[in-house]
Amino acid sequence: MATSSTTTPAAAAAISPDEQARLVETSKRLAAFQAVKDYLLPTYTRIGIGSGSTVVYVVEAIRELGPAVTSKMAFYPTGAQSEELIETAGLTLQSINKLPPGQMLDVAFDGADEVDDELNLIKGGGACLWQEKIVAASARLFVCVADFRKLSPRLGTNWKKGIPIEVLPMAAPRVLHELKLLGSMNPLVRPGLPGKAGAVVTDNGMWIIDAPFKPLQLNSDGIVSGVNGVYTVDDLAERLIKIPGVAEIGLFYGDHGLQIASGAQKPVAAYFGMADGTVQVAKAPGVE
Ligand SMILES: O=C[C@H](O)[C@H](O)[C@H](O)COP(=O)(O)O
Repeated sequence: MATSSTTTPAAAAAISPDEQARLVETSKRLAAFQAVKDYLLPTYTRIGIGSGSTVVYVVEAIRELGPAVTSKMAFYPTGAQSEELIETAGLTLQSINKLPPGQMLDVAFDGADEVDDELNLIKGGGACLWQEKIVAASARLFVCVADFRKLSPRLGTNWKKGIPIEVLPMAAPRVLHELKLLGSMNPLVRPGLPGKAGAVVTDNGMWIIDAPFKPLQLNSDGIVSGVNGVYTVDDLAERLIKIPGVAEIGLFYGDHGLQIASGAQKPVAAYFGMADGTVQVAKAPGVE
């Protein structure tokens, strides 16, 4: 992938936790504002809005464009959180099930838990991934917005909690069993927040299993996937999605949404707010 700027997370290493938290928030905001500036054209009318803490800044950046720009736009959420964000910002809420068949969103913005060298993503750290994938795949342009912690050469390097997998609750025990057979190291149903008994329940009434695997390799790494629990992203994704009881997986892989492709899951561009106050942009091959 093509990138600009060269800052690493090391710059953030020697500061207090409070300063680190502030730095991360500043980085997310920088990335969000730059992504909106670059990818939200005033002529666009249908915009996808993802989930998570970074997307909050995307909505802030959009709101700051003012009604002269945004009043002609409709915003398509990926779940309860983004629905509320859109409404609170005074933007027009629409639903992806109202998108006429054969038509697409102009652009969708969303965060990620980890982004690799080929713009494969791990998503679902906040239990949103299924509706996010539908919205991303419905957009001519899918743009990822993140901070420097998410930038990683291979998925599973920084994000150690595992690949989030949305499952039908009654199927969870057998999905856990199949994940172990595939080599996942201690996959677990994600527990609810402290004080809440039972599992996390998604916007779709499902549970999330977090399935740690060894760092995932790129197709171009040339490994034989599946040996000793080491997989390529595409191979593992295709094995996971086939497990009965799995509704959707938090790996966004395969094609980039290059303007005409429908069903693409990978972004055309990923914006990373860096620790030094710059924004690093990684683009899919062929994207200017
Ligand atoms: O489940 C949550 C979504 O996939 C988020 O987009 C992802 O976890 C990134 O969230 P954040 O921007 O809060 O790091």
